[in-house]
Amino acid sequence: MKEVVVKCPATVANLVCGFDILGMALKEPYDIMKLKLIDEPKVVITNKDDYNLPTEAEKNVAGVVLLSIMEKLGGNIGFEVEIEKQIKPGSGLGSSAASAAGAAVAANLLLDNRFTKDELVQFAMNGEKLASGVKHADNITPCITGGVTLIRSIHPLDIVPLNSPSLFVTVVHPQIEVKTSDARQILRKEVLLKDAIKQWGNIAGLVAGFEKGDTDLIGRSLEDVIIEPVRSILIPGFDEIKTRSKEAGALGGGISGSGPSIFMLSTNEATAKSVEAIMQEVFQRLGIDYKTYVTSIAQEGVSEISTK
Ligand SMILES: Nc1ncnc2c1ncn2[C@@H]1O[C@H](COP(=O)(O)OP(=O)(O)OP(=O)(O)O)[C@@H](O)[C@H]1O
Ligand SMILES: N[C@@H](CCO)C(=O)O
Repeated sequence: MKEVVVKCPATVANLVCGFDILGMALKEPYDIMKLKLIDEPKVVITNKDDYNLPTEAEKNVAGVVLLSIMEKLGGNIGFEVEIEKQIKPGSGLGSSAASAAGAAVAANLLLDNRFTKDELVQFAMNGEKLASGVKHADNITPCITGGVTLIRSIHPLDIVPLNSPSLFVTVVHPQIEVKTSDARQILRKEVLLKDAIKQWGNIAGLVAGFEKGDTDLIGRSLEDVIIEPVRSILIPGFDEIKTRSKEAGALGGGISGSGPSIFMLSTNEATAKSVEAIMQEVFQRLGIDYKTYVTSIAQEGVSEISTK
């Protein structure tokens, strides 16, 4: 096999209370990537969309991931990469992770699956370091494995796949860019013990809720007393959307990744669509362009579309 095309899903990191440790994959939107193995030690990137992302390997997350794989392997191998993005960079929907994870998984397919899932996560985290300044795996891991995942630790890497009940996910992506690196810089570096107690109660509740399939417990645990109060000020309409979505029957939700996208979980499609209507109404009123998705949790991560 010399060429592979893969589909790379969007992801929701943090899942409200689990900053840097929880994430889930979505069925929509997704990027498409084509990778070709070449016998020269270089990475050639072509963009097939209008986002104008850098084509220098060292400045594109896919390139950085592939360079780290080449460094590990040595020898005369390289890659030609085509990236077709649906997931807008700076959306909070794991755009950078889709390229990083997609590059790692596609390269592994071209290299006869010589790396483990954990090794792919390690390679892909180099891409997140470029995009956000920090290695974190809460987008990368669900993007590679699908489903809902807990990253108990990245040093050493300890990934815990969680059960995911069939829930509907409504997402609104206001068309403003919030860079993860900026959204991390505004966070306070210290946390009050009383807030930490609330937060770890919620994280434990959320994990237990997923494992037991207890949707009420999931809803009660979707609360973030540390990150959301700081970041939500960057997102117009956030409080109104959250309050009205819950009144309409959503379990709860919050900022997707570092924002500006907002996600809400619902147990049925009718509620998920009512939530979408609320999101549309709010952003229309605010005069801000937006895109909405009514989707669900993807059980599959980066997946092969075709090989040659
Ligand atoms: N292949 C790529 N895909 C997406 N972004 C890239 C890529 N290569 C470089 N970048 C840069 O990474 C930044 C986008 O990453 P960032 O983490 O800020 O957004 P995101 O991945 O949509 O958000 P989040 O991680 O919160 O879901 C932009 O500055 C963009 O130029
Ligand atoms: N956990 C990361 C996800 C965004 O990439 C953050 O919230 O900064």
